[in-house]
Amino acid sequence: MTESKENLVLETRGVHRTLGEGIDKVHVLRGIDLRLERGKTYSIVGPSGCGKSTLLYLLGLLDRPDAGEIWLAGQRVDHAAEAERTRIRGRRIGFVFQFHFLLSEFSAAENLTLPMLKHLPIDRETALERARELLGLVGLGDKTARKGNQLSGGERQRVAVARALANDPDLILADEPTGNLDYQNSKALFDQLQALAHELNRTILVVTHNLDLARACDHCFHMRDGLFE
Ligand SMILES: Nc1ncnc2c1ncn2[C@@H]1O[C@H](COP(=O)(O)OP(=O)(O)OP(=O)(O)O)[C@@H](O)[C@H]1O
Repeated sequence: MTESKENLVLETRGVHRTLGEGIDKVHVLRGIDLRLERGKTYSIVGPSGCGKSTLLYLLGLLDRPDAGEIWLAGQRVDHAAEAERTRIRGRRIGFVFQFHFLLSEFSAAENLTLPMLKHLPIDRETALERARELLGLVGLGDKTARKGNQLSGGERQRVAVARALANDPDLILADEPTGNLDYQNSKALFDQLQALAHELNRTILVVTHNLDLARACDHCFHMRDGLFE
């Protein structure tokens, strides 16, 4: 893969992570080197238990490595103070999980404006306008006022994708984003993620067991026993 330093959004160097105590102790990640470029889509596949979610947690600044370095957009983030990590997480990383975690008592648009108002210097009107625009991008322009429980599973996942884009993050991390959807909805959601990454020049890293979807990314990493093959 050709890459330049300016295009590098995320880099890890020799990342290790051990979890558990005593006889349950597992050396989960054994020296992960990863380089992700702006505007590209990446997937990680590998057998259950090989360390995919553990890595995603570290990259999402929800956990810290025992050794190694993590750099996001040129800034070393694994060593940063917790308050700074929270700020970076809210501002520069978007998450899409298997279960959408939308706030069902709020409308689709409000589910997007809440993180914007928390992390961006933006007023309510502008946030709402941006929310409607993003929901339009994922094909939900006519359902912005619907509450979470008035949307289908596929629609909720699309709101989750729009929400992940809300703060214009450098990196979007997705853990089995299509895991609870049927084939048609999975494919549609995945195609949308791909198109958005390319159109908006955003980087997406997806962990999935769906090999068809994984192979559709610009690059697919194969993980085994805490290392890339
Ligand atoms: N808190 C913990 N304490 C001890 N071991 C843990 C802990 N969390 C995870 N593990 C172990 O770490 C290993 C990696 O787990 P991880 O969830 O990263 O795997 P995964 O590749 O995402 O698996 P899956 O595809 O099933 O989601 C597994 O062997 C798991 O049992």
